Amino acid sequence: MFQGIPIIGIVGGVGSGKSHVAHLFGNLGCLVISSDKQVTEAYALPEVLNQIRQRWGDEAIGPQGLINRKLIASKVFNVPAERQWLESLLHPVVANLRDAVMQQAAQQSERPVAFIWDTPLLFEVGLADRCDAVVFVDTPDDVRLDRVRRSRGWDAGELRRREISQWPLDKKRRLSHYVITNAAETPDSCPATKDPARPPEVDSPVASVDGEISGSCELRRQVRQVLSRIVSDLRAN
Ligand SMILES: CC(C)(COP(=O)(O)OP(=O)(O)OC[C@H]1O[C@@H](n2cnc3c(N)ncnc32)[C@H](O)[C@@H]1O)[C@@H](O)C(=O)NCCC(=O)NCCS
Ligand SMILES: Nc1ncnc2c1ncn2[C@@H]1O[C@H](COP(=O)(O)OP(=O)(O)OP(=O)(O)O)[C@@H](O)[C@H]1O
Repeated sequence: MFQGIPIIGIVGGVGSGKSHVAHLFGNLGCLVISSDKQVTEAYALPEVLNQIRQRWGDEAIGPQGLINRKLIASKVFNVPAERQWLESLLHPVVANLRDAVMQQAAQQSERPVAFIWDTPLLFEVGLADRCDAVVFVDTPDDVRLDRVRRSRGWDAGELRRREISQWPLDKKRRLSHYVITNAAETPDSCPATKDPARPPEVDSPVASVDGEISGSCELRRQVRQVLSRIVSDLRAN
């Protein structure tokens, strides 16, 4: 909890659809905090850019002061010591940004239903302990590869290099409290019923709702059900 607001962590494989699922939680009145986006914010800070330049030279920073993501990815996903150095530079900055966003949201008159931490390294960096619930987004390997091929132009090697820098998926799944299946290959095509700002009450308790796969309406149903369950469990305790 952060000032009485639940924290829900989203984990899963690279390209599993964590951000997509997080967005659906956002439609239900939650506030999504994306670590990948906050990393991008950190890269706008001169002190961060200076350190990057000192370590990897001018070619790591483009003419407009934007980092060269491809070059940095090739360094950090091939040499663990380079990755650890970058993480030790960025993660404290991201932690401050995250806390500032939560602090501000908690002071608003309309407080979020929950904070959604869309944080790929949630377990690896010890943030799962701060979550009231962790949700694993389960997506078959071939679907994930297909998605990152299409959306980011990655090949299987790029996906694999990132994955071996993370905890194994079966371990993350085992340590999570809920599983949401996001295997559909279709884009969001749910009929235009607006999600309510608050999650509906759910009568039957379901600890895991994986299994059924029938497009994005099914995905929304799972998200709504998981959120209702988390909120009602926290109220009961
Ligand atoms: C290396 C960088 C420049 C590559 O940028 P790129 O645009 O190619 O990827 P992007 O940032 O969108 O990340 C995509 C995915 O890669 C994986 N990934 C990113 N960083 C890491 C990491 N340090 N360890 C393992 N996987 C990672 C995650 O699954 C992430 O969702 C960038 O990922 C980065 O700065 N990473 C270090 C910061 C970090 O640890 N980020 C993870 C979230 S806190
Ligand atoms: N159910 C779905 N149907 C179709 N496309 C999807 C679905 N879920 C995710 N995608 C697409 O797959 C791509 C990867 O999804 P997303 O960025 O949410 O994954 P991620 O798990 O957050 O990735 P990363 O680990 O890199 O942060 C995106 O282009 C997204 O729009």
